[in-house]
Amino acid sequence: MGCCSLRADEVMWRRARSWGIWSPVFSPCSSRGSSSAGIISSGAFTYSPLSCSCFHALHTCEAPAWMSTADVLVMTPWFAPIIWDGVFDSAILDAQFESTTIGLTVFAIKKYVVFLELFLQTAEKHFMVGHRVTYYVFTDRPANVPSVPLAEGRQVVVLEVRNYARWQDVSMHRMKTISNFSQERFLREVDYLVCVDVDMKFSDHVGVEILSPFFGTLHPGFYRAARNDFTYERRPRSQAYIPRDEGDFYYAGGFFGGSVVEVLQLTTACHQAMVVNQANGIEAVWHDESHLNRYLLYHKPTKVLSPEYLWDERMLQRPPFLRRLRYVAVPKNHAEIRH
Ligand SMILES: CC(=O)N[C@H]1[C@@H](OP(=O)(O)OP(=O)(O)OC[C@H]2O[C@@H](n3ccc(=O)[nH]c3=O)[C@H](O)[C@@H]2O)O[C@H](CO)[C@H](O)[C@@H]1O
Ligand SMILES: [Mn+2]
Repeated sequence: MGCCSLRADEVMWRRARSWGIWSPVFSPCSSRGSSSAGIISSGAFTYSPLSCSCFHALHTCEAPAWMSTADVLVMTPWFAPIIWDGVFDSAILDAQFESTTIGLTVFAIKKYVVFLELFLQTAEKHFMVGHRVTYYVFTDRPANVPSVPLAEGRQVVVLEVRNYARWQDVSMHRMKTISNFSQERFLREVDYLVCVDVDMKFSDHVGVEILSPFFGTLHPGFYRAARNDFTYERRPRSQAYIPRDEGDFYYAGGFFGGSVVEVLQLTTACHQAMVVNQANGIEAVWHDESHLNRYLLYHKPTKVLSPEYLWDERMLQRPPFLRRLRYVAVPKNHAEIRH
């Protein structure tokens, strides 16, 4: 790798030793064509490890021992922070968000109620500890919602909703339900909404560092992938369509959020797009996740969560730079649980 002129499409991020935090630097080194070797590649933007020899004057070459092979992207090209372990100080943030109330929406329809107990128990251990939290549990089986001991300032609100025969419809209708309830009560009751899958458990700290007007999470299966390999909806007649030459990241359907107003706009737009698709007899390849990805492309998030916040230990090998696994998939038998 030789030194060359600075390229705006090759942004590198290094730990600035003197500040003890992650800072962005532009790399004067080119490593074109290595998008899949980089820690994160996002289409036009390629991020990859760089040669230290180019950086002796900046004192930023030395990667911490835990990042022996590579660095990670800590800011998007539109200057939204990407949240990894080490980029935030919980003590400062906890004080800033002291009077904040957070709503956590989760759907447990039909057999998925079995996930609720572990979900709630682990959320009590790791999710927004010390803050005011309302769990909004949407279910068609209210009698099956387990009673889990809650810390002070936290409550479970059970909201009865209808089910659908197909799991895809259950998943997609979450957008409509969150939109409706945002208008009806979330706007009045909480400051932020965090919207997640239920077939998961919290296994490490998930705190106010995730809060921002509008945030999405890098899908753990695609954070290293080239844009062309993202599983966006590729059919132009679908409302979730993303052309091949567009796209920043591939975001996961199972973890997004923001202020109630932003989540209301997102969920309303995604639901409307799904209604149009249905009228046209087309269903996006990854359902609500496809629509979420399109929305996030044209409404850039103000914060992006790293795959620390959404991981699947059975599907993926954990890379060394992933120091914490904060919210992880609970193994499930798809055929059994969805029918
Ligand atoms: C971790 C992650 O990014 N997951 C996304 C992924 O699917 P997954 O394979 O993780 O989908 P899934 O089976 O978890 O279904 C999504 C969610 O819908 C709810 N549910 C589903 C079926 C049911 O019978 N009862 C029920 O309550 C439940 O909250 C579940 O977590 O892609 C889906 C669309 O294809 C959604 O975008 C998911 O958010
Ligand atoms: Mn899931």
